[in-house]
Amino acid sequence: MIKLAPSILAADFNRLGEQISIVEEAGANYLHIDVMDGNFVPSISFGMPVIASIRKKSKLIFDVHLMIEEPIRYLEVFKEAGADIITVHVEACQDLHKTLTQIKKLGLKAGVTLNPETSLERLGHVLGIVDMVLIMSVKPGFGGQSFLPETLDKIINLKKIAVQNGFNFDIEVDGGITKANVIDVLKAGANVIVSGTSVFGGNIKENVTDYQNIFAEFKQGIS
Ligand SMILES: O=C(CO)[C@@H](O)[C@H](O)COP(=O)(O)O
Repeated sequence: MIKLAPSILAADFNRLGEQISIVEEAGANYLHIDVMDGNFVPSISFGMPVIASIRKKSKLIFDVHLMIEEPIRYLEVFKEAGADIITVHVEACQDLHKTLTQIKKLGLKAGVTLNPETSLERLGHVLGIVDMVLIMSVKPGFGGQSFLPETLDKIINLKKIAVQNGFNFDIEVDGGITKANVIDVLKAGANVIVSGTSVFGGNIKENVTDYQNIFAEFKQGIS
């Protein structure tokens, strides 16, 4: 199944609860939640209290992308706040295998991600244990950037590795995705689409519906 994960980084924080209800009712599958520490990435977003607060309001799967150094220190508190999936950066973990194992021991889905300039080879030793691989299609830290086209080859290569080895992790892609370029991302092999600006900018309900229609047409084309 192809899933849409609206990124709340692009939401209007003054109306956050209301906008989450709109994406949920319109048929979004996940809620993508970007946590930034001002250290691993230059910006600071929000943390556990915000997640705990929106958890009370939403039944969506909370897909928490930790752009923080040594996330192993915070896994339990993000679980308590309401995370369902926790994704960590290969560049931010001293012991990536241990960090991912710890996420799974907590009963959560474990995701791993890498910056656009980082090679897939860095993930070789963990691809057999993860539930999701997140391919960053912009430099992490800010919403509203343009999609990096060289990312498409990375998705294609990752999909090949998955098929050749019988891995069944999800392939999520995040950054600069629009209704115009999402088909290329799907064709490359992604099945979880993160979008901030192109969901929360303009008519949110219509944007979610448009994405779900594009996904349905794409699936019809390949079935
Ligand atoms: O993690 C990030 C940025 O670091 C992304 O989740 C962005 O928030 C995606 O936003 P758009 O590029 O769709 O505006």
